Amino acid sequence: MSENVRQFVSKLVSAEALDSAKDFCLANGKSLAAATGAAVALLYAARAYYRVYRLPPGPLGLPILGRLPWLDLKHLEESQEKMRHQYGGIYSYRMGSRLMIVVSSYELLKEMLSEDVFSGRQLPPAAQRTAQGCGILFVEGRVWSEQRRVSLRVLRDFGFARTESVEFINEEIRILMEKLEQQPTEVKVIDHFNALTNSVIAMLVFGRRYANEDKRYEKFLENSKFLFDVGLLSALPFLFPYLSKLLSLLPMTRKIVKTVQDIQTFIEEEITKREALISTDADAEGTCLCDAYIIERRNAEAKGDFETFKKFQLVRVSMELFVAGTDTTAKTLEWLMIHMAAFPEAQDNVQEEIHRVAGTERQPQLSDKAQLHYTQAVIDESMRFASLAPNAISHRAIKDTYFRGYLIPADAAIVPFLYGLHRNSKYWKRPHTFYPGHFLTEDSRYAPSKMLEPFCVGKRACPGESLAKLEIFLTFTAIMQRYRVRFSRDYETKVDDILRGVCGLARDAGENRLDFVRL
Ligand code: HEM
Repeated sequence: MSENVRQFVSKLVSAEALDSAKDFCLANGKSLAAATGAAVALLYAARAYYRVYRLPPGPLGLPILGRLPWLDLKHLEESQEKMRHQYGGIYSYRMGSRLMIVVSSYELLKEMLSEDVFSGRQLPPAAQRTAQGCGILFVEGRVWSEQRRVSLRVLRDFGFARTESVEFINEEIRILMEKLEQQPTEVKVIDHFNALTNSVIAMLVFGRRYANEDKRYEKFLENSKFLFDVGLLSALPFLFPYLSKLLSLLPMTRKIVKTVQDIQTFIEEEITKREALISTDADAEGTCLCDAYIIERRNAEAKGDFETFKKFQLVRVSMELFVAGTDTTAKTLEWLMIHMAAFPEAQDNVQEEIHRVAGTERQPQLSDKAQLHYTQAVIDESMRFASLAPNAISHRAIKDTYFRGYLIPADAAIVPFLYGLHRNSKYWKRPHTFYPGHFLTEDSRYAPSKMLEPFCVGKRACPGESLAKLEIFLTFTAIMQRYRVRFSRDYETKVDDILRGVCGLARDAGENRLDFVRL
């Protein structure tokens, strides 16, 4: 104790009292330290308990593993449904060490996902290295809003409802029809749909169609698909963040990083070709995403901004449009075919309506849509029933926040549980049945439902929704006009498994083959 302090304290207490306090401390030093330690531990435990107590309700789990031993990872959506029945429209549980806040109530989803604080994203260190803070999918803040704005503009200008885009999609549909004509049985239809959706995104991003035999392009597509399908392994650093350094040494993690690099190299080469093509005039006009970025970059650089549209931003955004915009649309189309094969009465009605409105020769067009009430209801019902992105893409809480009285801790994963939204009996008359009536009025007119949200809601909602819907409508109606779809012989007995599917990042239909019978 310094002399000044001693003098000050001695004014408050007598010298004897001070000396006896000193003697007490010397005699009981160890006990005091122990008592202080216990008090700190108690406070810490009380704080931890208080935080757990303030979380949305949910089941307890094991240390480190959380609820993992109780989850059916092949059908995660079903495990989460059970918890939804028990705990309601917002609940929490630990998956590995990651706290998940699962939201499926329509009102809560709308409210929560419209807030910036719940619009972050988790990105493990290995992925951070490859993303370098660029793109849309895994970035936050100003970079995210800027890149999203430009992409949405490009998607609007070049992506949908433009006559050229519709013509391009129709040309791809014609190619698809030729393939079905040549081989109508035992069709692995997802391959055809992937080819179609990849071509559409290639046109949107690079402004060109690639030849069938282009080996570089084939490898690029294979790599993009690998990233979409890689599944649980890529989720490990997300579930066990403290192991991410160790996990980054695994051969599979290195393969993922290498695949991303290969994709980026391909895209960089394509951009360089595009740069050489586009005029340097100030009023130059582009025809694809690459052009739009190159023009934006030149304008920004003229104003001294060398960051916002740097080349790597374009590389990342292009890559993400391929990863997010191809398999998703293709798998939605595959589910539609599966549902038509599984529910032939619905298929009868769709075909009768298309033939009545567009006839049997002229391919159905967007202008027919308003009259195709039942067909639109079937497309919506198929998206509800499949719930392709059962957990959307999880968001990150940027900081500790209270939401409707619950604590949402920083870094918790916010899971928009769209499957739960789409199977809730509060919103749907027959949640577990394929029932197009969900989207029809009593006099059989199409009535969209705001509860159907396959593209999610809020600030991060899918920017590709309109393009996807355009591709789905044109492709589905063209096929239904010409072909009766049914399961190939070996798959007729496996319908339940096919419909149950497998749940990864997307909810995939089970292994299937289809026959297309010409009408
Ligand atoms: C049927 C097809 C599709 C479905 C079901 C779908 C679904 C979704 C969902 C659920 C999300 C997550 C939203 C969130 O985090 O809240 C998302 C994000 C995204 N989607 Fe789609 N999508 C589809 C097609 C497309 C297409 C065609 C494109 C591009 C042309 C695209 C580009 C993106 C991008 C870039 C994001 C990230 C948005 C962000 O983080 O701000 N998607 N999509």
